[in-house]
Amino acid sequence: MKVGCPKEIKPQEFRVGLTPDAVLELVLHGHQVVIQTGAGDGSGFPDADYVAAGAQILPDAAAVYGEAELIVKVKEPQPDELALLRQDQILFAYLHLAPAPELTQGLLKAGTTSIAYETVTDSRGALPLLAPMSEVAGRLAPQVGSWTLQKANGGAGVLLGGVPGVSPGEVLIIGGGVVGAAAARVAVGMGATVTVLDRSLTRLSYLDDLFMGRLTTQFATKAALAQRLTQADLVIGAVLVPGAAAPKLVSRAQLSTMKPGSALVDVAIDQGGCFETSRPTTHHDPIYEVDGILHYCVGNMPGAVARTSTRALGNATLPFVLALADKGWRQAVTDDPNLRAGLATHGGTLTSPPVGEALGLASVTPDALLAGLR
Ligand SMILES: NC(=O)C1=CN([C@@H]2O[C@H](COP(=O)(O)OP(=O)(O)OC[C@H]3O[C@@H](n4cnc5c(N)ncnc54)[C@H](O)[C@@H]3O)[C@@H](O)[C@H]2O)C=CC1
Ligand SMILES: CC(=O)C(=O)O
Repeated sequence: MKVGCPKEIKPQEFRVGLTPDAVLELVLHGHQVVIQTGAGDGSGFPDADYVAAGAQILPDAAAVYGEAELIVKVKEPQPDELALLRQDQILFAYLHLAPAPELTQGLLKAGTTSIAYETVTDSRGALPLLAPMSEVAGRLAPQVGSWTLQKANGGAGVLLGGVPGVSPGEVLIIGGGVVGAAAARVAVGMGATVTVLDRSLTRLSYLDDLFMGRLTTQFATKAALAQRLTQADLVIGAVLVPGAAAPKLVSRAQLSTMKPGSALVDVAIDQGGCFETSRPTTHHDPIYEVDGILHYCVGNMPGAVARTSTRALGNATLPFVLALADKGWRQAVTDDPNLRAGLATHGGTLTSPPVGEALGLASVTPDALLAGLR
């Protein structure tokens, strides 16, 4: 199969979908790989590394999309990229369709077979292609939150770690999954006072054991959240209902109950955000203020640390990329229910019921689609 990897064009996105190591694996499996010139530069992989691994370098995105049967990239297609996708092509990337009606319609119109990294599962029901980037974004969240809290950035001027004689800042993490646990690890390391809210008692129990008393866990009722919000200096939004739009957990009215100059970091912004007042921002212009509360809502946080993120993502995606290239999409998703869980669109049909529900669109399950193709 001919596998293509374009340069990412989302603002300040420096990751790349294939590493030179992944190219070599594909070539050893008998595939051809085409890479857009400069695609790996932001992650520290010059064209020469791809050539050494056996790839062919093409001059622009049109050439890569024109030649490739399987497109492997990082972020959801931007409008210019949607225009290049074809019905006979497979797209493997983050898609986050539930909050994105135009992108969803664009993929349906293109007829492309698209597979969303963020809903591919593993045998435990976890999300192995989301997890590495959640580890990164979780670790970044207290870092960007503490920067946001600095006075010069509009924040209250609170140092999360405190100093001898002055209390540390309070960090509230809503959602104790992969992002939440990684954020807790860094926030605890900074010396902050950390509370994690989650609706899963199993997860809270795990975090309680892991942190051995160095943070507080609390079941995520509306009352608990309302009370914790009044104390927090930094709130990290890290909830996920896989495939679906993020639930709005903090209303605009609740901002007035918070301390002025506090910060919200909405990591769940890629699924639409879990604060009513969240709207997507970019690394170039990451924060804005509503009712005296700072908001940081960057949807591609791991892109800021691309050298780490590209390798971490590539480690996780490679087995699935090889399966798609070796077998074709239909056999690969038939053989592997975990990859099948990522199937989002095919031939103009939406194959993600949570996205259908979020956007009010007709959908079928991937199983029903495959049964219909038999
Ligand atoms: N902005 C960015 O650059 C990035 C964003 N993300 C996003 O971060 C979000 C979290 O991802 P993960 O931690 O990997 O998910 P996860 O599935 O590991 O954890 C989500 C947690 O939220 C909890 N939860 C669900 N509904 C809740 C509610 N109403 N109240 C309290 N807790 C609730 C679940 O029990 C679970 O423990 C996702 O939207 C993901 O796409 C991930 C990576 C990068
Ligand atoms: C998860 C995701 O969308 C990202 O890492 O950009």
